[in-house]
Amino acid sequence: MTPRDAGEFERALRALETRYWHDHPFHQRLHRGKLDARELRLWAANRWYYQRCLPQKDAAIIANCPLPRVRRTWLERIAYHDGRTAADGGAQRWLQLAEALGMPREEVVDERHLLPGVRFAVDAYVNFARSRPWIEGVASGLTEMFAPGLMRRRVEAMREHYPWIAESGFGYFHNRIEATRGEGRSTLALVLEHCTTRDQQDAALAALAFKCDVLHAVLDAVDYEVGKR
Ligand SMILES: O=C(O)c1cc(C(=O)O)c2c(n1)C(=O)C(=O)c1cc(C(=O)O)[nH]c1-2
Repeated sequence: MTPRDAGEFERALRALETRYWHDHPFHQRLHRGKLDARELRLWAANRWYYQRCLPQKDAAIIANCPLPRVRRTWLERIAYHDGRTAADGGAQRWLQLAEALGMPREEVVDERHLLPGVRFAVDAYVNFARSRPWIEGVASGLTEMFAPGLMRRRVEAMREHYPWIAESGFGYFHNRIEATRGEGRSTLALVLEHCTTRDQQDAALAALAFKCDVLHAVLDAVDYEVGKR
């Protein structure tokens, strides 16, 4: 089959937003102020596993990519999450959020609250990046095109409904919203540049759909656990 032109391909990628996790029932309850502190802590402790695996996912993309230009820019993502020192970076900011929710960082870091479904879903994301061509790993990260609106809505809703959360807890999202603006654009540009055959475009679309499934599976597991308690 003939490849889609760039505009058509971009529209097909963006159309997958309907499969994104913004309206997952757990997010809906989070945004409506329906969660109690214990449920928010469980969410933060489990999202931690996603946050901490992201640099390994990004390292796998770099390991599979033969292009120095791409590896050089992608390396920034690892530094973003891991920090330039042990005291900064996205992972540390996530731990500050967990602390603002009342979850001691030791309990997050030792993963005692990590649910099996979350582990399986996040591990599947890392394994996808390890085993698939690098550009498919890149395409799976395109959920970031959809993330800024969701994160803004989340911060607003959390400020409104959970006023007990200290402002220091929101640093993660403020920082991430800024970072995602640039990253989302450059990720899309890479995918448009390197997926030029119909098969490559189909694989990129499948990668993005897979990633939406990973995110849903994470929240399904948290939601199920909350419902049991
Ligand atoms: O809070 C969110 O809703 C959300 C979503 C996503 C996403 O869509 O994958 C990411 C993040 N946050 C995030 O903070 C983050 O660092 C991140 C990295 C990636 C990725 O796939 O490389 N996605 C996301």
